Amino acid sequence: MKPTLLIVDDDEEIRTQMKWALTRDYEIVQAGDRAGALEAARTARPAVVLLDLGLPPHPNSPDEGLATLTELLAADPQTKVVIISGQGEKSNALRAVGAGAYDFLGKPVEMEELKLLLKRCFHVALLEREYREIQQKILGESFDGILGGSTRMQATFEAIRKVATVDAPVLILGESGTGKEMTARSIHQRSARRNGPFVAINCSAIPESLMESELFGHEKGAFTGAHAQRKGRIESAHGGTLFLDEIGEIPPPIQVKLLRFLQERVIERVGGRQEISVDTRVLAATHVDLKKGMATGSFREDLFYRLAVVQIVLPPLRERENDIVLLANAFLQQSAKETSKNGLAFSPEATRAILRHAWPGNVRELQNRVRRAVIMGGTKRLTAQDLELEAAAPNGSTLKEAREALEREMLQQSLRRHAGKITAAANELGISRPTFYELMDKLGIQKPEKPE
Ligand SMILES: Nc1ncnc2c1ncn2[C@@H]1O[C@H](COP(=O)(O)OP(=O)(O)OP(=O)(O)O)[C@@H](O)[C@H]1O
Repeated sequence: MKPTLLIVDDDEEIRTQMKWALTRDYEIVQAGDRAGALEAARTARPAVVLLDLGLPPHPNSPDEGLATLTELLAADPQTKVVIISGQGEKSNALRAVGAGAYDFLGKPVEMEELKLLLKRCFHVALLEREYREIQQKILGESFDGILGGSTRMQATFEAIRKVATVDAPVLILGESGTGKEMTARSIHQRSARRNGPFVAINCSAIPESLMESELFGHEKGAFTGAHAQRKGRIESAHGGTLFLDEIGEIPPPIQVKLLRFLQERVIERVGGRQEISVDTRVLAATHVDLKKGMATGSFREDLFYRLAVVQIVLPPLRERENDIVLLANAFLQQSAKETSKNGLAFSPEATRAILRHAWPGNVRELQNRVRRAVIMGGTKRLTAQDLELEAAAPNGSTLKEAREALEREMLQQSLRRHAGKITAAANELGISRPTFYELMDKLGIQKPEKPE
Protein backbone atom coordinates (compact mmCIF):
# COMPACT_ATOMS: atom_id res chain seq x y z
CA MET A 1 0.00 0.00 0.00
CA LYS A 2 1.30 3.44 -0.94
CA PRO A 3 1.78 5.94 1.89
CA THR A 4 -0.59 8.93 1.92
CA LEU A 5 0.59 12.45 1.14
CA LEU A 6 -1.61 15.50 1.62
CA ILE A 7 -0.95 18.47 -0.69
CA VAL A 8 -2.35 21.79 0.51
CA ASP A 9 -2.18 24.59 -2.08
CA ASP A 10 -4.82 27.01 -3.28
CA ASP A 11 -3.54 26.76 -6.87
CA GLU A 12 -5.28 23.82 -8.43
CA GLU A 13 -2.85 23.72 -11.33
CA ILE A 14 0.13 23.29 -8.99
CA ARG A 15 -1.68 20.55 -7.08
CA THR A 16 -2.41 18.71 -10.29
CA GLN A 17 1.21 19.01 -11.45
CA MET A 18 2.47 17.64 -8.17
CA LYS A 19 -0.07 14.88 -8.19
CA TRP A 20 1.12 13.76 -11.62
CA ALA A 21 4.71 13.78 -10.52
CA LEU A 22 4.13 11.97 -7.23
CA THR A 23 1.21 9.66 -7.81
CA ARG A 24 3.42 6.69 -8.63
CA ASP A 25 4.88 6.62 -5.11
CA TYR A 26 2.12 8.11 -2.97
CA GLU A 27 -1.61 8.06 -2.43
CA ILE A 28 -2.33 11.76 -3.02
CA VAL A 29 -4.99 13.68 -1.11
CA GLN A 30 -5.52 17.37 -1.87
CA ALA A 31 -6.94 20.47 -0.20
CA GLY A 32 -7.10 24.14 -1.16
CA ASP A 33 -7.68 25.81 2.20
CA ARG A 34 -7.38 25.40 5.96
CA ALA A 35 -10.75 23.71 6.56
CA GLY A 36 -10.17 21.30 3.66
CA ALA A 37 -6.68 20.50 4.92
CA LEU A 38 -7.87 19.69 8.43
CA GLU A 39 -10.72 17.58 7.16
CA ALA A 40 -8.42 15.67 4.78
CA ALA A 41 -5.86 15.16 7.58
CA ARG A 42 -8.57 13.84 9.85
CA THR A 43 -9.96 11.34 7.38
CA ALA A 44 -6.87 10.28 5.39
CA ARG A 45 -4.31 10.56 8.26
CA PRO A 46 -1.33 11.39 6.03
CA ALA A 47 2.12 10.96 7.62
CA VAL A 48 3.43 13.87 5.52
CA VAL A 49 1.79 17.14 4.40
CA LEU A 50 3.07 19.57 1.74
CA LEU A 51 1.79 23.00 2.74
CA ASP A 52 1.82 26.26 0.80
CA LEU A 53 1.77 29.13 3.28
CA GLY A 54 -0.29 31.48 1.09
CA LEU A 55 -3.84 30.20 1.52
CA PRO A 56 -7.22 31.90 1.08
CA PRO A 57 -8.62 34.21 2.34
CA HIS A 58 -5.13 35.77 2.68
CA PRO A 59 -3.10 34.24 -0.17
CA ASN A 60 -0.49 37.00 0.06
CA SER A 61 0.26 36.57 3.75
CA PRO A 62 1.61 33.52 5.59
CA ASP A 63 -0.94 33.81 8.41
CA GLU A 64 -3.50 31.34 7.12
CA GLY A 65 -0.76 28.82 6.23
CA LEU A 66 0.82 29.15 9.69
CA ALA A 67 -2.58 28.72 11.35
CA THR A 68 -3.14 25.59 9.24
CA LEU A 69 0.27 24.27 10.28
CA THR A 70 -0.50 24.83 13.97
CA GLU A 71 -3.86 23.09 13.72
CA LEU A 72 -2.49 20.16 11.74
CA LEU A 73 0.17 19.62 14.40
CA ALA A 74 -2.28 20.07 17.23
CA ALA A 75 -4.48 17.36 15.71
CA ASP A 76 -1.52 15.03 15.22
CA PRO A 77 1.87 16.16 16.55
CA GLN A 78 3.60 13.35 14.66
CA THR A 79 2.70 14.74 11.20
CA LYS A 80 5.69 15.86 9.13
CA VAL A 81 4.76 19.16 7.47
CA VAL A 82 6.94 20.45 4.62
CA ILE A 83 6.44 24.13 3.80
CA ILE A 84 6.53 25.39 0.24
CA SER A 85 7.50 29.06 0.31
CA GLY A 86 7.73 31.66 -2.42
CA GLN A 87 10.83 33.57 -3.43
CA GLY A 88 11.96 35.98 -0.74
CA GLU A 89 9.77 34.38 1.90
CA LYS A 90 12.52 32.55 3.73
CA SER A 91 11.72 34.31 7.00
CA ASN A 92 8.16 32.98 6.84
CA ALA A 93 9.42 29.48 6.15
CA LEU A 94 11.76 29.75 9.13
CA ARG A 95 8.88 30.93 11.27
CA ALA A 96 7.01 27.83 10.17
CA VAL A 97 9.96 25.62 11.11
CA GLY A 98 10.01 27.36 14.49
CA ALA A 99 6.30 26.50 14.83
CA GLY A 100 7.00 22.82 14.23
CA ALA A 101 7.23 22.35 10.43
CA TYR A 102 9.67 19.62 9.52
CA ASP A 103 11.41 21.34 6.61
CA PHE A 104 10.81 23.79 3.77
CA LEU A 105 11.40 24.12 0.04
CA GLY A 106 11.56 27.29 -2.04
CA LYS A 107 9.50 27.90 -5.18
CA PRO A 108 9.80 27.00 -7.99
CA VAL A 109 9.84 23.48 -6.61
CA GLU A 110 12.38 21.19 -8.21
CA MET A 111 10.64 17.84 -8.57
CA GLU A 112 13.73 15.72 -7.96
CA GLU A 113 14.57 17.67 -4.83
CA LEU A 114 10.99 17.37 -3.61
CA LYS A 115 10.94 13.62 -4.22
CA LEU A 116 14.14 13.18 -2.24
CA LEU A 117 12.83 15.26 0.63
CA LEU A 118 9.51 13.38 0.69
CA LYS A 119 11.29 10.06 0.72
CA ARG A 120 13.27 11.17 3.76
CA CYS A 121 10.13 12.51 5.51
CA PHE A 122 8.21 9.28 5.06
CA HIS A 123 11.23 7.30 6.16
CA VAL A 124 11.59 9.33 9.38
CA ALA A 125 7.83 9.14 10.00
CA LEU A 126 7.95 5.37 9.63
CA LEU A 127 10.94 5.01 11.95
CA GLU A 128 9.25 7.18 14.54
CA ARG A 129 6.07 5.12 14.33
CA GLU A 130 7.98 1.87 14.71
CA TYR A 131 9.82 3.32 17.70
CA ARG A 132 6.55 4.38 19.32
CA GLU A 133 5.03 0.96 18.71
CA ILE A 134 7.99 -0.81 20.29
CA GLN A 135 7.87 1.51 23.31
CA GLN A 136 4.12 1.06 23.55
CA LYS A 137 4.62 -2.68 23.54
CA ILE A 138 7.16 -2.47 26.32
CA LEU A 139 4.84 -0.27 28.34
CA GLY A 140 1.83 -2.40 27.48
CA GLU A 141 3.57 -5.38 28.98
CA SER A 142 3.89 -3.59 32.29
CA PHE A 143 5.07 -5.62 35.21
CA ASP A 144 2.08 -5.76 37.58
CA GLY A 145 1.39 -2.15 36.67
CA ILE A 146 5.03 -1.09 37.08
CA LEU A 147 6.03 0.59 33.83
CA GLY A 148 9.60 0.59 32.62
CA GLY A 149 11.51 -0.31 29.49
CA SER A 150 14.94 0.84 30.73
CA THR A 151 17.65 -1.69 31.44
CA ARG A 152 17.63 -0.65 35.10
CA MET A 153 13.93 -1.42 35.45
CA GLN A 154 14.17 -4.64 33.46
CA ALA A 155 16.82 -5.74 35.97
CA THR A 156 14.45 -4.78 38.80
CA PHE A 157 11.69 -6.92 37.28
CA GLU A 158 14.10 -9.82 37.07
CA ALA A 159 14.99 -9.37 40.74
CA ILE A 160 11.30 -9.29 41.72
CA ARG A 161 10.68 -12.49 39.78
CA LYS A 162 13.51 -14.21 41.62
CA VAL A 163 12.71 -13.10 45.17
CA ALA A 164 8.96 -13.61 44.82
CA THR A 165 9.19 -17.38 45.01
CA VAL A 166 11.40 -17.59 48.11
CA ASP A 167 10.01 -16.66 51.50
CA ALA A 168 12.95 -14.54 52.69
CA PRO A 169 12.60 -10.94 53.90
CA VAL A 170 13.37 -8.30 51.27
CA LEU A 171 14.56 -4.76 51.86
CA ILE A 172 13.47 -2.38 49.11
CA LEU A 173 15.62 0.73 48.80
CA GLY A 174 14.97 3.81 46.73
CA GLU A 175 14.24 7.51 46.87
CA SER A 176 10.74 8.66 47.65
CA GLY A 177 8.23 7.97 44.84
CA THR A 178 10.34 5.39 43.01
CA GLY A 179 7.72 2.65 43.36
CA LYS A 180 8.76 0.80 46.53
CA GLU A 181 5.22 -0.02 47.56
CA MET A 182 4.33 -1.15 44.02
CA THR A 183 7.36 -3.43 44.13
CA ALA A 184 6.29 -4.90 47.47
CA ARG A 185 2.79 -5.57 46.10
CA SER A 186 4.26 -7.21 43.03
CA ILE A 187 6.42 -9.52 45.16
CA HIS A 188 3.33 -10.48 47.18
CA GLN A 189 1.26 -11.07 44.04
CA ARG A 190 3.89 -13.37 42.60
CA SER A 191 4.47 -15.33 45.80
CA ALA A 192 2.72 -18.40 47.15
CA ARG A 193 1.07 -16.07 49.68
CA ARG A 194 -0.86 -14.17 46.98
CA ASN A 195 -4.23 -15.34 48.34
CA GLY A 196 -3.40 -14.14 51.82
CA PRO A 197 -3.56 -10.51 53.00
CA PHE A 198 -1.09 -7.79 51.99
CA VAL A 199 -0.79 -5.48 54.99
CA ALA A 200 1.10 -2.22 54.40
CA ILE A 201 2.11 0.01 57.27
CA ASN A 202 3.85 3.35 56.93
CA CYS A 203 6.03 3.58 60.02
CA SER A 204 6.63 7.32 59.58
CA ALA A 205 2.90 8.05 59.79
CA ILE A 206 2.33 6.48 63.22
CA PRO A 207 3.13 8.41 66.41
CA GLU A 208 5.79 6.67 68.45
CA SER A 209 3.45 6.21 71.42
CA LEU A 210 0.98 4.22 69.31
CA MET A 211 3.44 2.24 67.24
CA GLU A 212 3.81 -0.76 69.52
CA SER A 213 0.08 -1.39 69.82
CA GLU A 214 -0.41 -0.69 66.12
CA LEU A 215 2.14 -3.36 65.19
CA PHE A 216 1.60 -5.93 67.93
CA GLY A 217 -1.97 -5.21 69.07
CA HIS A 218 -3.13 -4.88 72.67
CA GLU A 219 -5.26 -6.59 75.29
CA LYS A 220 -8.26 -4.91 76.85
CA GLY A 221 -7.15 -2.50 79.59
CA ALA A 222 -3.48 -2.63 78.58
CA PHE A 223 -3.33 1.18 78.74
CA THR A 224 -5.72 4.08 79.18
CA GLY A 225 -8.07 4.03 76.21
CA ALA A 226 -7.58 0.33 75.44
CA HIS A 227 -11.27 -0.43 75.86
CA ALA A 228 -11.19 -3.63 73.87
CA GLN A 229 -8.70 -6.20 72.72
CA ARG A 230 -7.22 -5.35 69.31
CA LYS A 231 -5.17 -7.32 66.82
CA GLY A 232 -2.02 -5.63 65.56
CA ARG A 233 -0.95 -5.26 61.94
CA ILE A 234 1.55 -8.09 62.20
CA GLU A 235 -1.17 -10.49 63.28
CA SER A 236 -3.49 -9.23 60.53
CA ALA A 237 -0.85 -10.22 57.99
CA HIS A 238 -1.01 -13.89 59.07
CA GLY A 239 -0.87 -16.09 55.97
CA GLY A 240 0.18 -13.17 53.77
CA THR A 241 2.75 -10.40 53.53
CA LEU A 242 3.59 -7.55 55.91
CA PHE A 243 5.06 -4.45 54.27
CA LEU A 244 6.87 -2.10 56.64
CA ASP A 245 7.36 1.17 54.77
CA GLU A 246 9.86 3.75 56.10
CA ILE A 247 11.39 1.14 58.40
CA GLY A 248 14.10 3.64 59.39
CA GLU A 249 11.46 5.50 61.44
CA ILE A 250 10.90 2.68 63.93
CA PRO A 251 12.15 3.71 67.37
CA PRO A 252 14.85 1.50 68.98
CA PRO A 253 12.62 -0.12 71.70
CA ILE A 254 10.25 -1.35 69.01
CA GLN A 255 13.15 -2.45 66.84
CA VAL A 256 14.02 -4.95 69.59
CA LYS A 257 10.50 -6.39 69.56
CA LEU A 258 10.44 -6.58 65.81
CA LEU A 259 13.76 -8.40 65.83
CA ARG A 260 12.38 -10.92 68.26
CA PHE A 261 9.39 -11.50 66.00
CA LEU A 262 11.66 -12.01 62.98
CA GLN A 263 13.76 -14.52 64.92
CA GLU A 264 11.06 -16.46 66.70
CA ARG A 265 7.94 -15.77 64.61
CA VAL A 266 5.89 -15.08 67.72
CA ILE A 267 4.45 -11.85 69.11
CA GLU A 268 2.91 -10.71 72.35
CA ARG A 269 0.14 -8.12 72.33
CA VAL A 270 0.70 -5.06 74.56
CA GLY A 271 -0.56 -6.01 78.00
CA GLY A 272 -0.76 -9.68 77.07
CA ARG A 273 1.24 -12.62 78.29
CA GLN A 274 0.39 -15.13 75.67
CA GLU A 275 2.73 -15.79 72.76
CA ILE A 276 0.96 -15.79 69.41
CA SER A 277 2.62 -17.37 66.40
CA VAL A 278 2.29 -15.44 63.18
CA ASP A 279 3.22 -16.77 59.76
CA THR A 280 3.90 -13.78 57.52
CA ARG A 281 6.55 -12.72 55.10
CA VAL A 282 8.17 -9.40 55.94
CA LEU A 283 9.06 -6.86 53.29
CA ALA A 284 10.52 -3.52 54.34
CA ALA A 285 11.38 -0.31 52.54
CA THR A 286 13.25 2.87 53.23
CA HIS A 287 14.44 5.97 51.42
CA VAL A 288 17.06 6.76 54.06
CA ASP A 289 20.50 5.25 54.37
CA LEU A 290 20.13 2.69 57.18
CA LYS A 291 23.90 2.24 57.32
CA LYS A 292 24.15 5.83 58.59
CA GLY A 293 21.51 5.01 61.20
CA MET A 294 23.57 2.01 62.26
CA ALA A 295 26.70 4.16 62.55
CA THR A 296 24.89 6.64 64.81
CA GLY A 297 23.16 3.87 66.78
CA SER A 298 19.59 4.80 65.76
CA PHE A 299 19.10 1.60 63.79
CA ARG A 300 20.02 -1.86 65.07
CA GLU A 301 22.54 -3.73 63.03
CA ASP A 302 21.08 -7.16 63.86
CA LEU A 303 17.64 -6.00 62.68
CA PHE A 304 19.15 -4.64 59.48
CA TYR A 305 20.76 -7.98 58.63
CA ARG A 306 17.51 -9.82 59.38
CA LEU A 307 15.50 -7.54 57.09
CA ALA A 308 18.07 -7.16 54.34
CA VAL A 309 18.54 -10.82 53.47
CA VAL A 310 17.80 -9.72 49.91
CA GLN A 311 17.90 -6.10 48.75
CA ILE A 312 16.23 -4.53 45.75
CA VAL A 313 17.40 -1.05 44.86
CA LEU A 314 15.00 1.04 42.77
CA PRO A 315 16.82 3.57 40.61
CA PRO A 316 15.78 7.23 40.75
CA LEU A 317 13.68 8.25 37.75
CA ARG A 318 16.46 10.45 36.31
CA GLU A 319 18.60 7.34 35.84
CA ARG A 320 15.99 5.40 33.87
CA GLU A 321 16.99 6.40 30.31
CA ASN A 322 13.95 6.73 28.07
CA ASP A 323 11.50 5.77 30.79
CA ILE A 324 10.88 9.39 31.77
CA VAL A 325 9.22 10.30 28.48
CA LEU A 326 7.52 6.91 28.24
CA LEU A 327 6.04 7.24 31.71
CA ALA A 328 5.04 10.85 31.06
CA ASN A 329 3.18 9.75 27.93
CA ALA A 330 1.58 6.79 29.68
CA PHE A 331 0.33 9.03 32.51
CA LEU A 332 -0.84 11.55 29.91
CA GLN A 333 -2.87 8.89 28.10
CA GLN A 334 -4.34 7.61 31.37
CA SER A 335 -5.37 11.06 32.57
CA ALA A 336 -6.56 12.15 29.12
CA LYS A 337 -8.83 9.11 29.02
CA GLU A 338 -10.20 9.89 32.47
CA THR A 339 -10.95 13.48 31.47
CA SER A 340 -12.07 12.61 27.89
CA LYS A 341 -9.41 14.87 26.34
CA ASN A 342 -8.59 12.81 23.27
CA GLY A 343 -5.58 13.60 21.12
CA LEU A 344 -3.77 15.40 23.92
CA ALA A 345 0.04 15.49 23.56
CA PHE A 346 3.10 17.25 24.99
CA SER A 347 4.57 20.12 22.98
CA PRO A 348 8.21 19.52 21.94
CA GLU A 349 9.22 22.22 24.44
CA ALA A 350 7.32 20.40 27.22
CA THR A 351 9.13 17.15 26.37
CA ARG A 352 12.46 18.97 26.55
CA ALA A 353 11.50 20.43 29.92
CA ILE A 354 10.53 16.94 31.16
CA LEU A 355 13.94 15.64 30.14
CA ARG A 356 15.76 18.51 31.79
CA HIS A 357 14.00 18.28 35.14
CA ALA A 358 15.77 16.25 37.82
CA TRP A 359 12.56 14.71 39.27
CA PRO A 360 13.46 14.74 42.96
CA GLY A 361 9.99 13.30 43.72
CA ASN A 362 10.51 10.60 41.08
CA VAL A 363 7.57 8.78 39.48
CA ARG A 364 5.05 10.19 41.95
CA GLU A 365 6.09 13.76 41.06
CA LEU A 366 5.86 13.00 37.34
CA GLN A 367 2.44 11.42 37.74
CA ASN A 368 1.15 14.36 39.77
CA ARG A 369 2.49 17.03 37.43
CA VAL A 370 1.05 15.30 34.36
CA ARG A 371 -2.34 14.75 36.03
CA ARG A 372 -2.54 18.38 37.08
CA ALA A 373 -1.48 19.57 33.62
CA VAL A 374 -4.13 17.42 31.93
CA ILE A 375 -6.83 18.84 34.17
CA MET A 376 -5.68 22.46 34.06
CA GLY A 377 -4.07 22.69 30.60
CA GLY A 378 -5.49 23.07 27.09
CA THR A 379 -7.20 20.39 25.07
CA LYS A 380 -4.51 19.71 22.46
CA ARG A 381 -0.97 20.43 23.55
CA LEU A 382 0.47 20.57 27.03
CA THR A 383 3.23 23.10 27.56
CA ALA A 384 6.10 23.22 30.06
CA GLN A 385 4.09 25.87 31.84
CA ASP A 386 1.12 23.50 32.21
CA LEU A 387 3.53 21.08 33.90
CA GLU A 388 4.84 23.93 36.04
CA LEU A 389 8.31 23.22 34.73
CA GLU A 390 10.81 25.75 33.51
CA ALA A 391 10.67 26.04 29.74
CA ALA A 392 13.98 24.96 28.24
CA ALA A 393 15.81 27.08 25.71
CA PRO A 394 15.52 25.35 22.31
CA ASN A 395 17.91 22.42 22.22
CA GLY A 396 20.15 23.73 24.95
CA SER A 397 20.31 25.57 28.19
CA THR A 398 22.41 28.61 27.35
CA LEU A 399 22.11 31.25 24.67
CA LYS A 400 25.32 29.97 23.11
CA GLU A 401 24.01 26.41 22.96
CA ALA A 402 20.68 27.53 21.52
CA ARG A 403 22.45 29.63 18.87
CA GLU A 404 24.71 26.77 17.93
CA ALA A 405 21.78 24.35 17.72
CA LEU A 406 19.98 26.72 15.36
CA GLU A 407 23.11 27.26 13.24
CA ARG A 408 23.70 23.52 13.04
CA GLU A 409 20.12 22.90 12.00
CA MET A 410 20.19 25.60 9.31
CA LEU A 411 23.50 24.45 7.85
CA GLN A 412 22.40 20.83 7.74
CA GLN A 413 19.06 21.65 6.14
CA SER A 414 20.67 23.89 3.57
CA LEU A 415 23.23 21.21 2.72
CA ARG A 416 20.44 18.71 2.26
CA ARG A 417 18.48 21.08 0.05
CA HIS A 418 21.51 21.60 -2.16
CA ALA A 419 22.59 17.96 -2.22
CA GLY A 420 25.78 18.73 -0.30
CA LYS A 421 26.88 21.58 -2.57
CA ILE A 422 28.65 23.96 -0.26
CA THR A 423 28.76 27.00 -2.56
CA ALA A 424 24.99 26.85 -3.10
CA ALA A 425 24.29 26.29 0.60
CA ALA A 426 26.61 29.15 1.61
CA ASN A 427 24.93 31.43 -0.95
CA GLU A 428 21.51 30.57 0.35
CA LEU A 429 22.51 31.42 3.90
CA GLY A 430 24.31 34.60 2.81
CA ILE A 431 27.78 33.60 4.06
CA SER A 432 31.07 32.94 2.30
CA ARG A 433 32.37 29.46 1.52
CA PRO A 434 35.26 29.74 4.04
CA THR A 435 32.83 30.87 6.75
CA PHE A 436 30.58 27.93 5.90
CA TYR A 437 33.53 25.53 6.26
CA GLU A 438 34.56 27.19 9.52
CA LEU A 439 31.06 26.81 10.91
CA MET A 440 30.89 23.16 9.85
CA ASP A 441 34.11 22.59 11.69
CA LYS A 442 32.96 24.41 14.82
CA LEU A 443 29.57 22.69 14.90
CA GLY A 444 30.94 19.24 14.12
CA ILE A 445 29.02 18.82 10.87
CA GLN A 446 30.44 16.09 8.65
CA LYS A 447 31.57 17.18 5.21
CA PRO A 448 29.31 15.78 2.47
CA GLU A 449 30.53 12.50 1.04
CA LYS A 450 31.13 13.95 -2.41
CA PRO A 451 32.25 17.53 -1.86
CA GLU A 452 32.13 19.63 -5.01
N1 LIG B 1 7.28 2.30 37.31
C1 LIG B 1 6.08 2.81 37.58
N2 LIG B 1 5.07 2.69 36.71
C2 LIG B 1 3.86 3.24 36.94
N3 LIG B 1 3.55 3.90 38.05
C3 LIG B 1 4.50 4.03 38.98
C4 LIG B 1 5.80 3.48 38.81
N4 LIG B 1 6.54 3.75 39.90
C5 LIG B 1 5.74 4.45 40.73
N5 LIG B 1 4.50 4.62 40.19
C6 LIG B 1 3.39 5.37 40.79
O1 LIG B 1 3.99 6.41 41.55
C7 LIG B 1 3.37 6.56 42.81
C8 LIG B 1 4.39 6.27 43.92
O2 LIG B 1 4.71 4.89 43.95
P1 LIG B 1 4.99 4.11 45.32
O3 LIG B 1 4.01 4.54 46.37
O4 LIG B 1 5.09 2.67 45.03
O5 LIG B 1 6.42 4.74 45.64
P2 LIG B 1 7.25 4.66 47.00
O6 LIG B 1 8.67 4.55 46.59
O7 LIG B 1 6.67 3.60 47.88
O8 LIG B 1 6.99 6.08 47.60
P3 LIG B 1 7.33 6.60 49.12
O9 LIG B 1 8.80 6.42 49.33
O10 LIG B 1 6.96 8.03 49.08
O11 LIG B 1 6.48 5.75 50.01
C9 LIG B 1 2.20 5.60 42.82
O12 LIG B 1 1.05 6.30 42.44
C10 LIG B 1 2.56 4.57 41.77
O13 LIG B 1 1.40 4.08 41.17
